[in-house]
Amino acid sequence: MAPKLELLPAVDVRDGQAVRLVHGESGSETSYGSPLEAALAWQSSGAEWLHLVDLDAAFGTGDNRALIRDVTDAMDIKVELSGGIRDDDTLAAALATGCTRVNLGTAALETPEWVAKVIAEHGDKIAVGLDVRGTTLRGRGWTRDGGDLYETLERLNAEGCARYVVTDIAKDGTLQGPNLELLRTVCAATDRPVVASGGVSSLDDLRAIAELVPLGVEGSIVGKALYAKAFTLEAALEAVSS
Ligand SMILES: O=C(O)c1ccccc1N[C@@H]1O[C@H](COP(=O)(O)O)[C@@H](O)[C@H]1O
Repeated sequence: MAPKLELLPAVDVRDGQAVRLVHGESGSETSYGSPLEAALAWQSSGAEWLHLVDLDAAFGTGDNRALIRDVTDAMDIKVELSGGIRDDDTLAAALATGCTRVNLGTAALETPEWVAKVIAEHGDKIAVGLDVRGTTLRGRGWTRDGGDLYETLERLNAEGCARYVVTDIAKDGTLQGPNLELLRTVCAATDRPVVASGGVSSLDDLRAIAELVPLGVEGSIVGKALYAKAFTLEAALEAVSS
């Protein structure tokens, strides 16, 4: 039996609230209330992972560090933490939450030597978020170009990066379906597991991503669709369970 697709319900935090953005654009927020309540709800619904993002840290508009800590403390499940993890201090603070792994975005584009160092030090506790428009990577809250996806992927593969979280920014927060072709081409360019992000709108979308497990897709982040109640997390977990 093919291994199941992992699902990572998302809690993105901006100004103390759980929010969803459209295309990751600052100012496009829809608020969904308490991040802790959202995370506890996903955990109660059977999630094995939580994808937790400090959007203020990613945008450079402050941080939600204390709240992020409260959420990670309350979780019995695995937590993938991202947003603003760009140097030794922010990485130490992120890892000190007890999260299972962190995603590095901007740092992989702007400080590749540091990223190579922390990959060597921390192994699979480090994933790199490849946030792309077309095949151009974006950093600093997805506001700045950061180089070519496939050149960066080749470099990170050589440095031993354990895992990639691939977001199609054009799809993110739109409920327009995932970019399956992007996932296929990234999987063809690496032997590391890939977590899909962006665009999931239906259980059929999740089933389509699950078809890519044999190619190297390990999981899928689910955000807007859950908050918009397009389906329940229980139904999503059932849909990808075999
Ligand atoms: O998740 C989002 O919607 C998002 C939107 C805009 C910027 C970042 C976003 N999320 C995640 O944040 C990290 C990148 O943060 P940094 O560049 O390392 O500070 C990455 O995992 C994004 O997917």
